[in-house]
Amino acid sequence: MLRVGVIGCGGMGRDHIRRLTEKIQGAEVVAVSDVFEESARKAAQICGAKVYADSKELINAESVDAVFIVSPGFAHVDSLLQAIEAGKRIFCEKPLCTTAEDCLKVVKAEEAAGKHLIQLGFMRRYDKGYQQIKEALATGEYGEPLILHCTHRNPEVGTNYNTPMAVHDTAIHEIDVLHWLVDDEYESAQVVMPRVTKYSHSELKDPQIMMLRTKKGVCIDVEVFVNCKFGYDINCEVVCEDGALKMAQPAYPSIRKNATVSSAIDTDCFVRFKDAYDKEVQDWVDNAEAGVITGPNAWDGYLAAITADALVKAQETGQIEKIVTAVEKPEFYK
Ligand SMILES: NC(=O)C1=CN([C@@H]2O[C@H](COP(=O)(O)OP(=O)(O)OC[C@H]3O[C@@H](n4cnc5c(N)ncnc54)[C@H](O)[C@@H]3O)[C@@H](O)[C@H]2O)C=CC1
Ligand SMILES: O=C1[C@@H](O)[C@H](O)[C@@H](O)[C@H](O)[C@H]1O
Repeated sequence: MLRVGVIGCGGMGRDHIRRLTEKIQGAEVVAVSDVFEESARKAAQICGAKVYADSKELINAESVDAVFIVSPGFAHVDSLLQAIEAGKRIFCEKPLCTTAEDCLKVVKAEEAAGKHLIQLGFMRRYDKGYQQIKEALATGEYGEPLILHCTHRNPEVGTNYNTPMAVHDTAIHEIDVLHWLVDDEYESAQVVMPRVTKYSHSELKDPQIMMLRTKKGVCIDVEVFVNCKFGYDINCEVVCEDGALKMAQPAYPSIRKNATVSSAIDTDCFVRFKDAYDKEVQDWVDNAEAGVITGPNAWDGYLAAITADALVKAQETGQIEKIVTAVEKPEFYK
C-alpha cells in the first residue's frame, strides 16, 4: 500500500483525497497539510489522515512514502525540492512551478537525485477523447496534421483571476496536451484579443485567442473564454491532409422537448475530466513499485512553462514570440 501525504486541501486537494480514498487501488492518504490548519482538519475527515501543520514535516515523515502536491502553483517549488531531497515519489498538480527558472531548478534537482520521482497533473493525456485522436493520427490514414482548432471555455472565474492566468492556469492544459497529441514541439506564440465580455473585469481580458506554431508548421488556435457562462466546454479538432478529426464529447442523451433537440454540457473540470484524473492517479500508484514515471514529467512541466511565458509576453506585445529552451533536453528525460 502506497502511503500518501497530501499538501494543499482546497478544492482540487479534497477531490484528489476523495479519489485516493474511495477509488484508487493500492494507495491510502495517511497525512494531510495546509497553511490553514482548519482546511487540513476538514480534509482529514474524508480519509482519517494525520494533520501536519508543517508541510516539510509531512514530506519527511517516515509514515509517508509519496507526496501529493495540490497547493497553489506558486507554492509548488519549495515542496518539490524538499520531496526530491527526501527521495519521495511525487504527484504534482499543474503547473510544475510558476516560472521557467523554478521549473529548471526542479528538473536539475530530479536529475541530480538520479531517480524519476515526479508525475505532473496534466490529466488530459489520460482523457479518452484525446487518446482516440492520438491513436487515429498514429494509423497514418489521415495524413499529417495541419491545423488544430480548440476551445477552453469555463463558465466563470473568481475576481482574482487575471489576464496572464488565462495562460498559466487555463491554457497550460492545451499547451501540454496539443504538442503531445501531434508529436511535435512549439516554435512560436501569438495572442489576439477580441472585445472583452461584459462579464469580465478590468484585470482580465476575456476571451482571448492564443495561437501556437509547431516546428513542423502545424498552426494551432485555442479560444480561451473563462466567463462563457454556458458550461465547461472543451473542444479540439485536428485538420489533417486526408481528413479532419473532432474530439468526442462525454456521452449524454440527446433530448427532444418543446420542439428542440438538446444535450448536456458539463459545468466544471471535476466532472468533465473525472475519468482522466482517476486514470492519471491510478497510473502513478501502479508504477510506484517499479519506480518509474510513465505520465507527464518535470521536463514536460518546464516545456509548458517556457511556452506559457511566450504566450504571456505575446499578450503584452501583440507580436509573434519565439519559444526557446534555455537548455537541451537532458538524457535523463529521453
Ligand atoms: N488539473 C486540473 O484540472 C486542476 C488543477 N488544479 C491545480 O491544483 C492546485 C490547487 O488548486 P485549487 O485546489 O483549485 O486551489 P485552492 O485555492 O482551492 O486550494 C489551495 C489550497 O492550498 C492551500 N495552500 C496555500 N499555500 C500553501 C502552502 N504553501 N502549503 C500548503 N498548502 C497551501 C490553501 O490554503 C488552499 O487550501 C493548483 O496547482 C491548481 O492549478 C486546480 C483545479 C483543476
Ligand atoms: O486546471 C484547471 C483550473 O485550475 C483552471 O482554472 C481551469 O481554467 C481549467 O479548466 C481547469 O482544468
